[in-house]
Amino acid sequence: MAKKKPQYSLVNNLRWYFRQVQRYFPGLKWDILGTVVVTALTGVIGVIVPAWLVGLLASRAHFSYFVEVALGMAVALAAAGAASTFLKFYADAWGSNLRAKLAVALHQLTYQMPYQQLQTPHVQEQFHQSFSNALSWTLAGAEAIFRSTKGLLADGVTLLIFTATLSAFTPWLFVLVLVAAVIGYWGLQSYRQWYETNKANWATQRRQTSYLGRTAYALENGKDMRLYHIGDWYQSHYEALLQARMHWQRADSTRTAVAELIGDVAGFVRDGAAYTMLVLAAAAQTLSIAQFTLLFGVTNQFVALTNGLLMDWHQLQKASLDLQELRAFTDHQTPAPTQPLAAADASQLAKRPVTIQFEHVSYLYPEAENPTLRDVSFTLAGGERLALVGVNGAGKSTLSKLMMGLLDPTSGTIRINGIDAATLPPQTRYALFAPVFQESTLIAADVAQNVAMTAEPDARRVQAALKQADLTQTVADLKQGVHTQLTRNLHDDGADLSGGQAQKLMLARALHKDAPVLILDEPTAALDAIAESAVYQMYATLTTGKTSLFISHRLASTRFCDQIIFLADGRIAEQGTHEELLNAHGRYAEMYAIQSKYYQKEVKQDGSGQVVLG
Ligand SMILES: Nc1ncnc2c1ncn2[C@@H]1O[C@H](COP(=O)(O)OP(=O)(O)OP(=O)(O)O)[C@@H](O)[C@H]1O
Repeated sequence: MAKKKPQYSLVNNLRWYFRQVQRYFPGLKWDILGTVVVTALTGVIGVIVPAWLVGLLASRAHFSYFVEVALGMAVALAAAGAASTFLKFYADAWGSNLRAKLAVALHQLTYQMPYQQLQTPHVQEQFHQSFSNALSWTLAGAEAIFRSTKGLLADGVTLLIFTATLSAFTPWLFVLVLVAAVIGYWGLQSYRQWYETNKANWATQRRQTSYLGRTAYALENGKDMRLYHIGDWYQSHYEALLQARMHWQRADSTRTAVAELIGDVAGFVRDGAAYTMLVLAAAAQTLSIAQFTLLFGVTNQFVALTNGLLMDWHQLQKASLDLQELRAFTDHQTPAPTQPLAAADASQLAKRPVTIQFEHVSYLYPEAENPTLRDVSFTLAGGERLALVGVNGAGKSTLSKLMMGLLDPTSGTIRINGIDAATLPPQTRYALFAPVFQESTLIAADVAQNVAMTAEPDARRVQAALKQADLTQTVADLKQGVHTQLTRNLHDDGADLSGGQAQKLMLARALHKDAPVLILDEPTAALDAIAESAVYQMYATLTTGKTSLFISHRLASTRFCDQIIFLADGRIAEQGTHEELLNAHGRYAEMYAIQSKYYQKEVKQDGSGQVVLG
């Protein structure tokens, strides 16, 4: 496969990373500087002082002076060691915390970017790869870049000091070490090229394994594990993935080993030649014993530092590769702030009840082949209750998301009180709607906070919303009433709600928001028949003074609405009141007849006492 050119160069990634350091932990750069100084000092002391001591011994210096130098070296090395440990702990902790901060920033970005953009499959894949390659563990890009930069600078500065010594005394040794380093670098570079073309597989496997691992051990799947043998399904997928992962791991290890082996062979030749030459020079007395000791130490350090430098450089380049997706994801444009509304538009928008118009609206999901909605036009007049019905997948939820501004029409216009909704700032638009979605999203907070979605709820308003959603008694029965924590994710004694209770709580949340447009997307799907009937009866009261959209599969419930739209294949197939649609004898009437047949069957008992349908 052709080598893909990285989008962000190493220098660009380093500049970006150190901007993040400056933003979150500016102290980290002093830590890096300290590490560089301490590493260089340790290296220099460790090489120069032994040579000095050997020189003192050879010149028969005074014993007490010899001891002073030796003690001084021991103390200096111990102090440098302690400083190095101290700096390392701080730096590593900061490096990890910075990675965590970047992960939080990544998640915040997902809230800020348009919902529609987040629905795009390639953006979702980029998000997963950003997390997997750059943020998921200590050696992922966003932490590896810091560790390798620190190592590279520390080894680099020390190496410069030794280069001066080595090239002055024995240039041939210097050249030898450099040639070996170039060969080692070539080996590692060939590994990196392979890694770059294959790393996407790695991230995909990691995401899939993590999904299977998480769900296979999720306690809430216990029922399906037992009754549908879902455990076998997990097991077989998990094992297949582990096999694939082992295959990749083996390929990765083999490539790494070959790359390192090339460097090792070059190193072996280098060491053999260097030490032989040094010993021969000492034997021929071209070098004094102190010079021999110094050069021996410098060569050792030089070799170790060159190897370290090479490895750090390799890790740095790899970290830079691992940052590509994160950089690309964070560079997604968050929408430019929209202009504040003109005074005339603001007062128009403030009118109640709110009127909504769809004008020839079509919608094609990003990367989908066919439009989900086609040329949809209707008016939801202020204070009106509109029911949206149709078979599964007809586009009902999509239409409601377009209305709220979560999705933008591919073509056509949505007007709110006559104003083109595309010109409204997102927060202004979201404030107009209080939705109850199909799925409940309880947060790990107390009941009142779940209703008000704020840290300090107004008790009176919370109670009013709970009462309207018929939850007063259920909440009163909880151990600490409205202060009972929900879910056990953060609180060990958190309460669990049933599906229906959770759905009622979502209704209370929407009512508490008190927005001018109420959107109920199958709000009764999880409710029992009595609760469902209560919601229908309450519906008239709940929506008084508001405009509302009601999505339901129970056609009996749509009778309470002023207008019904029957969606089929993304188009408005039928539109009118309940009676008008029944009289039209179309698909709505057909669906209604099928549903009502089951409700209206007469229940009788036969002679044997068995219950039979009439
Ligand atoms: N994020 C998405 N990307 C691509 N297609 C999508 C996406 N979300 C929904 N769709 C498709 O759009 C179509 C309409 O989905 P939608 O959820 O609006 O239907 P619905 O009428 O609300 O269905 P239901 O009655 O089952 O809730 C479906 O074919 C669905 O697969």
